[in-house]
Amino acid sequence: MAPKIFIDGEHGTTGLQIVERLQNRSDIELMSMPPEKRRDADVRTQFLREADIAILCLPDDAARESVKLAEGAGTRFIDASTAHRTHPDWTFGFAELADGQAAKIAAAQYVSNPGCYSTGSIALIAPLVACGLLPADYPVTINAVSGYTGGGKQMIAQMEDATREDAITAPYFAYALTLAHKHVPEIMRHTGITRRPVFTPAVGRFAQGMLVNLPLHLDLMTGAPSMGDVHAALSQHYRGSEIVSVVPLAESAGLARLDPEELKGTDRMKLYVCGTEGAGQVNLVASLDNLGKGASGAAVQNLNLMIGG
Ligand SMILES: NC(=O)C1=CN([C@@H]2O[C@H](COP(=O)(O)OP(=O)(O)OC[C@H]3O[C@@H](n4cnc5c(N)ncnc54)[C@H](OP(=O)(O)O)[C@@H]3O)[C@@H](O)[C@H]2O)C=CC1
Ligand SMILES: CC(=O)N[C@@H](CCC(=O)OP(=O)(O)O)C(=O)O
Repeated sequence: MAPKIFIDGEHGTTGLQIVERLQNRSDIELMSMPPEKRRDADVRTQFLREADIAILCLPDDAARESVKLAEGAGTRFIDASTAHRTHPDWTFGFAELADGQAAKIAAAQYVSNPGCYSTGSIALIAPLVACGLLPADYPVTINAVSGYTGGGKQMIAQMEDATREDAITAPYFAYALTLAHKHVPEIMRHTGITRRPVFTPAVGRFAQGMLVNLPLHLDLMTGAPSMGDVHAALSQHYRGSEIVSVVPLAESAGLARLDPEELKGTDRMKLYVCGTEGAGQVNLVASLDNLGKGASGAAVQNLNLMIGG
């Protein structure tokens, strides 16, 4: 029998994009509730308990509530929110994190989807820590820009409707100025870095896409590697992946700029190794769609692993 899938929050930004990706599939039964019932706890309880897998596309508190509402029913979960990303009982839903991670996701009852910035950050940092090139206490900085859909329905309205009292008119803005962005804990936990990274995110006036920059001083890394060594370590880690690719050094060297919308509408992620060989520095850049590999695409990738599809 086809597994029953319920998307709690199916009418929100992330939920709608998951529905789009799943609606024509015949190997699953997609459950759906009328939009006017989306905040009705009784109806949600019934759907959550009947589903084989529930995908939570809700604010953190509502996601925690959904898990409680299904208690004892055996429902498996994929949570797109921040609520469970550092919870020890939840499997981190980043299949490319390490050998064996995809198998852990496939067998898990509780899977937490990474945040969008975290996906790019962890993709760059984790393999370098694991192979020993990046010391765990390296003073990491991460600078990123996201499309405005990353802020969900509210930010979309603020960016697109100039008549709102809380409209945002800036073409680009920096935020999380207190350096306390909610993705920092999951980045630390799932990369193994021990010094809290300085993370400076920003939003641009484009809907979907993201660049995550990780600038590094090569002489502060173990053995003072070359750019080529860093590229080789990332390429080795992601060999064979159809979703995450490491751009050849020669191709990156010929680029004058990177476009955050490059992978808009896809579920892929590209990693660039930029800089000038011999100059002692490297800038690693992850390019992804915040709603693709950064959210909805990753949720579907995890679902496929969990149903063995
Ligand atoms: N947008 C992105 O790029 C990413 C988002 N995420 C995470 O995914 C989750 C969803 O985000 P996003 O889709 O952007 O958010 P949206 O605000 O676009 O959608 C959230 C949906 O959840 C519904 N909802 C809110 N509170 C409740 C509640 N108490 N009970 C039932 N339904 C509720 C909302 O209904 P209503 O319309 O009534 O408000 C809305 O349909 C969040 O945790 C977010 O942090 C993760 C990665 C990337
Ligand atoms: C542009 C923007 O506002 N982005 C969101 C993060 C989007 C994301 O990854 O979602 P999670 O909330 O699930 O972690 C933010 O910075 O809070």
